[in-house]
Amino acid sequence: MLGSLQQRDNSYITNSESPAYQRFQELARVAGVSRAFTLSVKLGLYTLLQNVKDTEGLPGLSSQQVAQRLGLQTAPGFRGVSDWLDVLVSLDNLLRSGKGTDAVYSNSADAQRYLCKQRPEYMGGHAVLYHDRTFPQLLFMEQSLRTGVQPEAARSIVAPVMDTFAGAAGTQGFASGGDPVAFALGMTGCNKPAFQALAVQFDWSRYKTLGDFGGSAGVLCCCVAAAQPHMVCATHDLPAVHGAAEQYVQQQGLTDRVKVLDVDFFDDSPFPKHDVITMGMILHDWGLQKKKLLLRKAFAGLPPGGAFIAVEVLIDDGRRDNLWGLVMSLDMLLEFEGENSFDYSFEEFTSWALEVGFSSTQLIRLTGPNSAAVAYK
Ligand SMILES: C[S@@+](CC[C@H](N)C(=O)[O-])C[C@H]1O[C@@H](n2cnc3c(N)ncnc32)[C@H](O)[C@@H]1O
Repeated sequence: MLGSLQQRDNSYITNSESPAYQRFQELARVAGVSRAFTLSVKLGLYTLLQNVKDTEGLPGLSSQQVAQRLGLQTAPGFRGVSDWLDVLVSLDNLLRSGKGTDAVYSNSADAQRYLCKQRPEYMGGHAVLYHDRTFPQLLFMEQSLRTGVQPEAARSIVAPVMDTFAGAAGTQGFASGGDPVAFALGMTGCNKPAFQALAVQFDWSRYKTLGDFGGSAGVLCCCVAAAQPHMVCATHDLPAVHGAAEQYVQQQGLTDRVKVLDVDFFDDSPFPKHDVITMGMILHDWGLQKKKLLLRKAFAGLPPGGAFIAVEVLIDDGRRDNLWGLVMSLDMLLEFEGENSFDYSFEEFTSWALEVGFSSTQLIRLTGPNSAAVAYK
């Protein structure tokens, strides 16, 4: 489960060789590792290191230089910044040559590829979202589980997600935790590989038009349009993310086949008609009644034979294997305060889809823990 975090050399463990002992220790400590990583992305460490050279002209910077450039503590004898950088070395995010004050840090190939802003494969927005929104919310897990709602204190440090979606919090001084564009970037980093897989694994040959609802920056539509040249797509979201979507679609060179449309999917108007309607990480945002409402609206917006596709971190039907789906469900409970949001299994999806009138369903495994639940009309 946490294999990538396991020490390569366990010989220092003298009091127990038990795998369970080590696993419990890892589980207790993993938040610190995650925090060190997400902070490194948020502060732009990898972006800083991508082109710089130290005083000797070698690629990389000393810990003192990193501290100066990122506005961290530079007092002589302060070890914190070196410790933080060495955590990132142990995670293979950074390379280090030399030791102590002579150490020089540079990006690993993976960090250079995925964690530098402006790189086409940048996926760090997700880590920033986790740093700014999810971590603070997780502090209140106990209260949320006791009372069923997030305490008032949580709202003072993280903008309510509804404000983020509507764009209101962006003007209230919250950092990226309340900025709809930052949120869209975070979602882009999170789900693009799953959308790319959907774009080739689903049989699009029978269809001509796609509408993605809650499409954020338009990533799903762009993935499908790029892989399926016959498809004409429209990404629908609230007006607050319109600009981010226009920009993304333009960057991908797909403005001729991906339209950006404003919609409130909970208002009284029916969904615009499409052969295929998709929702990426949307149904899990809401409680059961709203999930079913969205399924009903999607059903009404499809022709006979049309398909509705939910891309999610679906929980396995037995609710014991897909750890990330189960954790995501808790994240949603905290994030969508008051909505009773939850992630769900394919079995549950099928029962709701058949209830609203769909005739059959299909499960498509995508990348990592992500799947697509398909319902055919
Ligand atoms: C969890 S994000 C998913 C984004 C994207 N589908 C993805 O998977 O990367 C939820 C999206 O739903 C949008 N959204 C929330 N409420 C909405 C509403 N009432 N109408 C339309 N979009 C909405 C948000 O703006 C946000 O982009």
